[in-house]
Amino acid sequence: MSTRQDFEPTTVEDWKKSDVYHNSFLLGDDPVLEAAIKNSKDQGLPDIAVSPAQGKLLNLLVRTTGAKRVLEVGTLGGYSTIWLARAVPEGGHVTTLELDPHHAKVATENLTNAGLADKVEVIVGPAGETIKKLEPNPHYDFAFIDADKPGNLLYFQEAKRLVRSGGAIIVDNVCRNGRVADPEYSDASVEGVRTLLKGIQGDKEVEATTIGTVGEKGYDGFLYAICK
Ligand SMILES: C[S@@+](CC[C@H](N)C(=O)[O-])C[C@H]1O[C@@H](n2cnc3c(N)ncnc32)[C@H](O)[C@@H]1O
Ligand SMILES: [Mg+2]
Repeated sequence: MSTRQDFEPTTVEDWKKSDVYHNSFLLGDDPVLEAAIKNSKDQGLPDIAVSPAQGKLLNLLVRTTGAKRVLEVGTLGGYSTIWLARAVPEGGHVTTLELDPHHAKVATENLTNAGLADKVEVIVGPAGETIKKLEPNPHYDFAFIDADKPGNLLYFQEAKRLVRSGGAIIVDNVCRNGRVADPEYSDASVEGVRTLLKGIQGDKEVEATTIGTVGEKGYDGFLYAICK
């Protein structure tokens, strides 16, 4: 056994091994989620879902906050949706918004296979429009924003309208390999995160922080906000 002290994981492969190691103790086999990943891949969806460890963190946060009604922006194949829907209690509900009808179809298949179709409504269309049609009564308790990044601030502002006081809003992919903090770098997704951060700065209706994450999906981060 190596006792080297100078090991510094530097590649996503190193961090993938780290995730696999931790997951081997804490997550276990999950044929339903594995089937969702396979079905999504087989039907041509991109590999951009949250990682298993991140999905479980979302699940634990929903349970910790006692959330019954959850909003998701950006469904893809429903991988994160399954983690969220598993966390809501009997009578709870997840509303998830997705632009692409093919993604929504695959997500519906995966949710049905997971036995969760009754708990989840997949709404197809541009979230900038569909989110505005959602009503805050009954309120949502928890929102997870993970769609197109230029829409981040709009989705966040709408989520604030829908989520109750004391509820939580999480935004995925807010570090983007550190590029968000690199003044030399710009693209539409990075600018979407910067606009979100500027929008939250000085917003007295929320308290928020960013937690950087590293794992099999690389270097990124979650923004976690509580609605006052
Ligand atoms: C990163 S993926 C979501 C991953 C999913 N939350 C998971 O972790 O399993 C982003 C999704 O947002 C969708 N999307 C992109 N632009 C959108 C928009 N304007 N409105 C709604 N969904 C959008 C994409 O089609 C894609 O399915
Ligand atoms: Mg994401």
